[in-house]
Amino acid sequence: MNALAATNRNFRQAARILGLDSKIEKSLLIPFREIKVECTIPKDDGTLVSYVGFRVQHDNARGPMKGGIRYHPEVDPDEVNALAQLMTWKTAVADIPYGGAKGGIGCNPKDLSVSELERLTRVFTQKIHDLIGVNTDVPAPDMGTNAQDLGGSLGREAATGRGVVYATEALLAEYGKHVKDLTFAIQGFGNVGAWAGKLIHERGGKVVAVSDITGAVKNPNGLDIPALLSHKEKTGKLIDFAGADVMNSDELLTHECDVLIPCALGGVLNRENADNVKAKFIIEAANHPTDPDADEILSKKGVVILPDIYANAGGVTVSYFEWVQNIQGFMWDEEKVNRELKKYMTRAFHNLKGMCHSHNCNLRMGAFTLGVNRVARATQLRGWEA
Ligand SMILES: NC(=O)C1=CN([C@@H]2O[C@H](COP(=O)(O)OP(=O)(O)OC[C@H]3O[C@@H](n4cnc5c(N)ncnc54)[C@H](O)[C@@H]3O)[C@@H](O)[C@H]2O)C=CC1
Ligand SMILES: O=C(O)CCC(=O)C(=O)O
Repeated sequence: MNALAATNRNFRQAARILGLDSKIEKSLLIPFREIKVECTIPKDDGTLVSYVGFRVQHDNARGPMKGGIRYHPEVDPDEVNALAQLMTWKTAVADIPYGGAKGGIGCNPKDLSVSELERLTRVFTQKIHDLIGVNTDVPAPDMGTNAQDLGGSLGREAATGRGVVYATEALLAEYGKHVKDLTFAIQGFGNVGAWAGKLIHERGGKVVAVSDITGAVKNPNGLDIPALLSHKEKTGKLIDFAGADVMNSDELLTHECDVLIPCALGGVLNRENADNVKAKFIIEAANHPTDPDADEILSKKGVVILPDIYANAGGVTVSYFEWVQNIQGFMWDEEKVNRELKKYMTRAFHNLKGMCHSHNCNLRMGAFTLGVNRVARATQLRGWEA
């Protein structure tokens, strides 16, 4: 099942649990607007190359649409659509005054020079310029993009990983557990994975395995994450790190650990590997890492899954703080950003748990019902006039 079919399925299940009116259900499923543009740029050697860029604006009932722009060779319209819808529920779960959107360009940023990337970002922005803006649709970084492409507030770079750790702490507290006593495996060591790993390491948690596109490394006594980060900075790779053994990347997700944190692509947990997962907790730092087959298998095994639309909401929450600071012309220090982020993540966790209790459902449906209910209510209050 592709990401869109899976996301629609979760949405429909939440709509059923909430007893949502069928007309509202239908209107929430259809995206507000889908944009597809051709982006042609001259490469550094003068030859022309063309890419396809997408921006899907899913819903604006609760405020301007918000979501990242992804540069990845596998970007496809259905996936961007699913990710835009997930943003609508995510901003509602975080209770920030936004709707949802997502964008992507089907390219491999590693094959492009900094100036080629700049040209591509400028062409894409120019093509969608009239349809985005501070009160309509506010882009941000995602996979393959960073502050160089899209800018940010103090604390924004670390925000998703930091939010993942606050979310993990809130979940573990329910089970009387602490980061410092547990082992972690992290798939993806880019913005989100590296920050999550660093903050877990600072709290005394043992990160026993890490992977990225270049390979995977493990150490049962815990990897020295700051040293691994500087090794990666110097060599561009995880492997050949003195404090670790190399492992097969495919085994990362089924590696022995207490907590698994996928921080890379969607759909990585599926019927092929779900039964072999050893972790007791999965924190969905990536968007849509668990497909519906895996969801079912893992829940039968008693694995607790903290869903993406809550677990990785720290990034968009700090993007909201950034928007607020820009509007007010008043910059916060990083300590305030982090303190407010923790407040939002903790409050969202308790709201989500409240929905699980009210509707006797798991954490994913707790998050979906929380988000969908807030958006449906805003839709009803606003009415259907443009
Ligand atoms: N950057 C942000 O603020 C947010 C990101 N996310 C999600 O988190 C995930 C990661 O995003 P970023 O860290 O921003 O991207 P990034 O581009 O900074 O890092 C992605 C990482 O995944 C690795 N990777 C790619 N393919 C892989 C594979 N097949 N096996 C293992 N590792 C692989 C890359 O090598 C890289 O280390 C995505 O799903 C994104 O949508 C979610 C919320 C906000
Ligand atoms: O910071 C943002 O506006 C968007 C973050 C994002 O794309 C995501 O949460 O998946």
